[in-house]
Amino acid sequence: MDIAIIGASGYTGGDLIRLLLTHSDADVVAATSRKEDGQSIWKMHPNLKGLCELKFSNPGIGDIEADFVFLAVPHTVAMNYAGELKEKGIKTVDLSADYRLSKEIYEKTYGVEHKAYFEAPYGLPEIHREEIRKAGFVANPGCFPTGATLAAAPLAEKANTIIFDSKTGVSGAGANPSATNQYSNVADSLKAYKWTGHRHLAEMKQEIKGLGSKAVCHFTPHLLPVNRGILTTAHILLDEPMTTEEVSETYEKFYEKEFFVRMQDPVLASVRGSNFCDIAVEAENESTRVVAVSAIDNLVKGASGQAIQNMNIMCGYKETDGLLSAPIFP
Ligand SMILES: NC(=O)C1=CN([C@@H]2O[C@H](COP(=O)(O)OP(=O)(O)OC[C@H]3O[C@@H](n4cnc5c(N)ncnc54)[C@H](OP(=O)(O)O)[C@@H]3O)[C@@H](O)[C@H]2O)C=CC1
Ligand SMILES: CC(=O)N[C@@H](CCC(=O)OP(=O)(O)O)C(=O)O
Repeated sequence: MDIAIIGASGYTGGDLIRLLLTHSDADVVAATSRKEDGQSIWKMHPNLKGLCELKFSNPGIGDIEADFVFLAVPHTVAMNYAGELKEKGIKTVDLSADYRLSKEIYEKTYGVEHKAYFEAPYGLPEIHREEIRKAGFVANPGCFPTGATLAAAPLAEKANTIIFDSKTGVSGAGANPSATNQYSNVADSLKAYKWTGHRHLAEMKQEIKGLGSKAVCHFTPHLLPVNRGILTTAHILLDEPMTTEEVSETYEKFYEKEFFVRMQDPVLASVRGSNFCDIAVEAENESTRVVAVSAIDNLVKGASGQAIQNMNIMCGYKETDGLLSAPIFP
């Protein structure tokens, strides 16, 4: 199957190419970039030198010939491509935020008009696998909402309040130089940002509500001086207290068939480079608080790996195809 990656010079584009090298039937035939048109892939992704001979190109949307497309461009840009890809019947996963929310909530959250809106399944396979299977276009979830939703989903129906506290690696801000990813602003430090108003809260609310929950959700992200990874601590306030044993059993059962969710001590170093989400849970004594912690690699389960997982489901491949490289530890 021929694959085109639109926006391949960025971090998620690079990880799509890296992961697809091990896919049994996916050949990346086009990797687009405006700035790097004509340059070898390894100029932007030096880890791929010797492994991928492709050069960046900059075709018009009408000239893209592929069986499957990944949109790895910023939000508000993806919507310029989505309509035509859908019309042409080219299966697509959009890594941006453009199709994750309802039109009304998207426009309110992002403060822009959506020029090409249509509904698309939310590409979190552990929750929406059957909708994804039937879809031609899937909206890949945000990195924070992936770790947060997976951490809280098994208890969502029993919760009245969920507070998500996440620590993210710097690659979440993309490859373009900015104040967020400048070394001297990040190294040897830790800071909270967008304390109450991060745009990903809208996705968390949508997904938790979709699980039949009445819980009020809150979210604060923190910027951690590491390249990859998101550790999310979910403080889940229940209507009735549960023991750690009961909570653990609930999670084990909820995820028993999910290869990419592992119940073990969540540590960024044990998921790095992989599509795994590691989760552990503990109930507080004499309280209704349960603490669920998840760890993902923001560029893999939080973006490119999950996008390939969705492609595999949409196209009938084994869900793990291209996603079985073990995490890099330590
Ligand atoms: N980084 C992360 O952890 C995650 C990112 N995402 C989302 O995935 C998408 C890609 O993210 P990431 O790879 O980090 O971003 P980068 O900033 O690293 O890369 C963005 C890519 O989009 C291209 N691009 C930018 N503007 C335009 C434009 N106007 N027209 C065409 N191409 C454009 C750039 O190419 P060039 O400038 O060379 O043309 C580049 O290849 C974004 O929507 C992001 O929000 C989702 C989950 C996690
Ligand atoms: C460190 C950092 O800046 N992280 C980004 C993560 C955004 C992201 O990648 O999510 P989308 O897919 O919705 O764009 C942020 O907090 O906005």
